[in-house]
Amino acid sequence: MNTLFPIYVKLDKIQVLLVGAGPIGLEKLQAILKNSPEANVHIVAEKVCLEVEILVNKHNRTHLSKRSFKESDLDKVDLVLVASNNRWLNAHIQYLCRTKHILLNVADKPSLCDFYLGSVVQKGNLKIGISTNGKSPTIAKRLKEFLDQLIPEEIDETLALMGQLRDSIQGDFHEKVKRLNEHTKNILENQLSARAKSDSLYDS
Ligand SMILES: C[C@@]1(CC(=O)O)C2=NC(=C\c3[nH]c(c(CCC(=O)O)c3CC(=O)O)Cc3[nH]c(c(CC(=O)O)c3CCC(=O)O)/C=C3\N/C(=C\2)[C@@H](CCC(=O)O)[C@]3(C)CC(=O)O)/[C@H]1CCC(=O)O
Ligand SMILES: NC(=O)c1ccc[n+]([C@@H]2O[C@H](COP(=O)([O-])OP(=O)(O)OC[C@H]3O[C@@H](n4cnc5c(N)ncnc54)[C@H](O)[C@@H]3O)[C@@H](O)[C@H]2O)c1
Repeated sequence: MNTLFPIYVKLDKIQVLLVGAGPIGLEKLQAILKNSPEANVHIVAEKVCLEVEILVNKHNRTHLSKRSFKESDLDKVDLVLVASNNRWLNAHIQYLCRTKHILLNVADKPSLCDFYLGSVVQKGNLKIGISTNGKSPTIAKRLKEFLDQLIPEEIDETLALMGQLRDSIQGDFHEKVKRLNEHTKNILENQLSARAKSDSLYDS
């Protein structure tokens, strides 16, 4: 059983610290900014790869300190990601975060993590996070690719229309929920079968 609790966090409202800016630090920064371009991210690293510098220059709410980590980097920080090659540093930051009640992810080190990053399927407003409970990130990636192919792009239009419909329905909450449920009963089946039809036309 996977007992992890999934949440979707507003990174523009909190402060993130990323320690390490090698290839794995870059992957974490890309994951953050792809989902949340307005995220507030402070990156601290002794050595910084060029791609990280480029990303930082493109996002005005990210900034970079090219130096060693120090304890005060955790001041006013809500969430920490570590992508360092230094076991002592990883353990030290874990100790500090635990003491300060700050949530921590150490890339590829499940035993040091309070939370894991998920694999993410995104279609406009729809976002699906996938976790394999740390058993197989590769399967998470494959599932992401599968769902990305399966779910039609039109789902975003549907979400926009449903948003309008939701605002326009009068009545009490239970009545609203009932009408929204009736309206959406067959919506995915319809979109998937329309998609299957157009795929088979395309194939033949
Ligand atoms: C989802 C994703 C998000 C992200 O990182 O952005 C992610 N890993 C991704 C890819 C990936 N990572 C690794 C491979 C190589 C093949 C393989 O090992 O399978 C691939 C596949 C590839 O790159 O093709 C190596 C690896 N990863 C971990 C370990 C340590 C261990 O398992 O003990 C090792 C071995 C390191 C070593 O050998 O030294 C651990 C974690 N990786 C997690 C997340 C967390 C669990 C998520 C879950 O529950 O599924 C967790 C626990 C902690 C964390 O890092 O948050 C991202 C999907 C990318 C996408 O969506 O395209
Ligand atoms: N590269 C991979 O393919 C890969 C795959 C799986 C796991 N990992 C693991 O992920 C971690 C990071 O990998 P990487 O390839 O990005 O490593 P890397 O050596 O390229 O980068 C490490 C980063 O940590 C920074 N750092 C180290 N000590 C620091 C300190 N005291 N203060 C501030 N910054 C400090 C370095 O300056 C650098 O920016 C390693 O533990 C590695 O074993 C890497």
